[in-house]
Amino acid sequence: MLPKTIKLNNGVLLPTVGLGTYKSQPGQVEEAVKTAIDVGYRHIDCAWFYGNEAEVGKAIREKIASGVVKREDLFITSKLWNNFHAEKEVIPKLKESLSAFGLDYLDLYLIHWPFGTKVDAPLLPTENHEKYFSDVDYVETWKGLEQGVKLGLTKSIGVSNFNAEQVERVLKNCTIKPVVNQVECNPNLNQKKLNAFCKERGVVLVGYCPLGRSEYVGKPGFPEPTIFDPKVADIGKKYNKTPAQVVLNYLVGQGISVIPKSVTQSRIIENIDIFDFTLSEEDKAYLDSCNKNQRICPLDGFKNHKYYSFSSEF
Ligand SMILES: NC(=O)C1=CN([C@@H]2O[C@H](COP(=O)(O)OP(=O)(O)OC[C@H]3O[C@@H](n4cnc5c(N)ncnc54)[C@H](OP(=O)(O)O)[C@@H]3O)[C@@H](O)[C@H]2O)C=CC1
Ligand SMILES: O=C1CO[C@H](CO)[C@@H](O)[C@@H]1O
Repeated sequence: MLPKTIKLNNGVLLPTVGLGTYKSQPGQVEEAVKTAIDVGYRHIDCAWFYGNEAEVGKAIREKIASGVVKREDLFITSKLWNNFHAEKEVIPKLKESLSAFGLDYLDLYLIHWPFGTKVDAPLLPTENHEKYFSDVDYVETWKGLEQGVKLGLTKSIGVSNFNAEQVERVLKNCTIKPVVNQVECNPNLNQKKLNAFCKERGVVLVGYCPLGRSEYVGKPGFPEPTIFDPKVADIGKKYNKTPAQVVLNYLVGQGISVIPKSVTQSRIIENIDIFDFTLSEEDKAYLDSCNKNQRICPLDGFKNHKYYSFSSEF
């Protein structure tokens, strides 16, 4: 049976399935988070960049106030955006997220991307990217995150969108180890090599876009989400499961935590109901064969940045 929690290198338990919140609109995300908590989610993935931390926090606080959960049973993640990589920016931005949530501490704070931009740059430039680059070293940013742990503002810290070499560099230059590396992960980009590399070093992979960002179906330039592959639907029928459940089970079976986003009640329920079946070796082999190393989030406008992560193999 698949594990419902994964032990991090500091002994903290990470609930394997979390709720993603990117593009969950302020008017919808509150209800989505409440539903998720009601049906058993204990891990919510957020970010300052998503602009909805206040609504997520409101839902969390209501569920705590009404006695459905205790704060200590929840695992709340947020992330530091690229404009704020200078060490002095980290604690103020972490405090800003806490204040938006209305919480005293986070469970996990991540460096969202390894590369930084100038503090006054557009959050996600659409052109002339290079004029906005900053060369702040993510090892400096990491020191700011370590301070966050020391001040009790977050229980754990980690990275996101880091390649193997960048993870190794943080490990060699830290006093507090990263517990996770959150990266894009789905059958089109199964991250087997990065997962093995991180596992050997006690760093857990958290997979984002686990459903291949299904709203991108048919969008030119983006990989076709595997959940629309008729063969995956056939695999699902054997276990009485949906394609999304098959894909999430496949990833969790590799020791990966998954954070599918949904604001739809039935899908929120569906996406956590993945623990009661085991895929056959043949079915896993089919899913392995779907790997194309295609990215939904290459952020290739940053490819000339000194700390761009996706130029190496993994
Ligand atoms: N660290 C990083 O840089 C990044 C982190 N993330 C995090 O990862 C999370 C997940 O990634 P995301 O990009 O949202 O993509 P996902 O792969 O989670 O796909 C989300 C889409 O799938 C739909 N969906 C949800 N459940 C199902 C289902 N069972 N069947 C069919 N469709 C479904 C959702 O629709 P609906 O909501 O309408 O139900 C939504 O359109 C983000 O929300 C964010 O928290 C994402 C990207 C980058
Ligand atoms: O978290 C995120 C959500 O997706 C965006 C791209 O579409 C990413 O840039 C960002 O890191």
